[in-house]
Amino acid sequence: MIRFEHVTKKYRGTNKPALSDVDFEVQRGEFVFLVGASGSGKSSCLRLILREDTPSEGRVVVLGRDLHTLSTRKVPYFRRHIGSVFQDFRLLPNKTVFQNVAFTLQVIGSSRAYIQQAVTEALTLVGLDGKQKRLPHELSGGEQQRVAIARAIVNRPQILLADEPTGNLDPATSIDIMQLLARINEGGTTVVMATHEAGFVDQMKRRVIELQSGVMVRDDRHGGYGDRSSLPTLAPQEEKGAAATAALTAVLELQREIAASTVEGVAPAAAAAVSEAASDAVAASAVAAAVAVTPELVTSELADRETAPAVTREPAAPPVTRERPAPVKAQPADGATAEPAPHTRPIRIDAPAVDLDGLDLDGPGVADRLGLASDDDEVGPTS
Ligand SMILES: Nc1ncnc2c1ncn2[C@@H]1O[C@H](COP(=O)(O)OP(=O)(O)OP(=O)(O)O)[C@@H](O)[C@H]1O
Repeated sequence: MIRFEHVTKKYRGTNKPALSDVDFEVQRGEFVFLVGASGSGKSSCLRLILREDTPSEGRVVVLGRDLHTLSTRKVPYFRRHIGSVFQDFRLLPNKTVFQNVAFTLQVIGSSRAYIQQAVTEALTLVGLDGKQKRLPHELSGGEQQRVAIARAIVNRPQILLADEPTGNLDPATSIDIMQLLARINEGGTTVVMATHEAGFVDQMKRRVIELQSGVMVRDDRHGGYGDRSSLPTLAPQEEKGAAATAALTAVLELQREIAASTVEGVAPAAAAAVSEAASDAVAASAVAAAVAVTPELVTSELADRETAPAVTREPAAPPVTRERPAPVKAQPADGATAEPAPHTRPIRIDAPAVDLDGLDLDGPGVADRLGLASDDDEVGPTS
């Protein structure tokens, strides 16, 4: 799904490469931590995956596509399959929670009915029911990050990149966010997360790729953070996010598209949204990570015969390897009766991949605190 082949990245005007001969492969459905000291090259890796940059040497292959040969014109289509979350949230300050999440779908020309349902479901997934009309400044940091995550996943990307997503949050809120990312991963999304949060890395026992001065020094399938001597300790905290965590049991699958609403080019609403956002520097950075314009990601161009899913022209198609129940018909939103009803499929979470039980912590086990201990829930659509 993601392959770095002897990647070296040297930024212009620098002597020392930010990445040196980095070589690894991430399979579909993995949760991978990228760890390392500040300046070790974590963000550079994520930027290469997102094709914000290209390697100086070597190849980066994502979803079966050699990103070096991906034309600039096709980059936005490619990025539709990758959601991004950042430390600083990058929300549009003058747009409501709903509008922030809807923005991506507007830009790709989704129908109103689809946007209404997909955004509602994404916000339910991240535990923000009832806060759709809030502006970002009316939310806590953790809530803002949840909005950013909802925005990143609303188009159901195959890969979620998270660059220090808990960097601005207190430990308890960070746990909520980690729990959310773990659940998204359990739904089949490949997650690559750059972090300094040694506590999470140690507890979650996921794959760890460690960089030191641009060199990959470790690739541990069930690793911990490694040398933590220079890091602040993550002490067990009083749980603050139980309510939000409980809300997350309503795990819903986000629709990808409805075929009838598929348009070529930017929809009028999207054009207006882009225009408005263009005047806003924050909008520019928010948009950059999110979207493409038309659904023309062609199968032959993206199909990695070994690791990638078949990617169809129809953005409505879910990743083929995810096990899903049959679609359930949903009613269009008010005022959108002319548009076909979007299809909603429940996510099946039947294999908790995070084994956090048995940790030597006071109080409830971390798996319980994260809501990951039980073999829970297959939840249907909200509407
Ligand atoms: N655009 C750029 N131009 C020049 N040098 C850069 C650029 N971006 C990053 N670097 C350098 O590349 C190296 C790796 O940076 P990178 O941001 O990837 O590290 P990082 O591990 O993500 O750090 P942090 O944890 O602080 O975010 C650093 O030495 C940095 O100064």
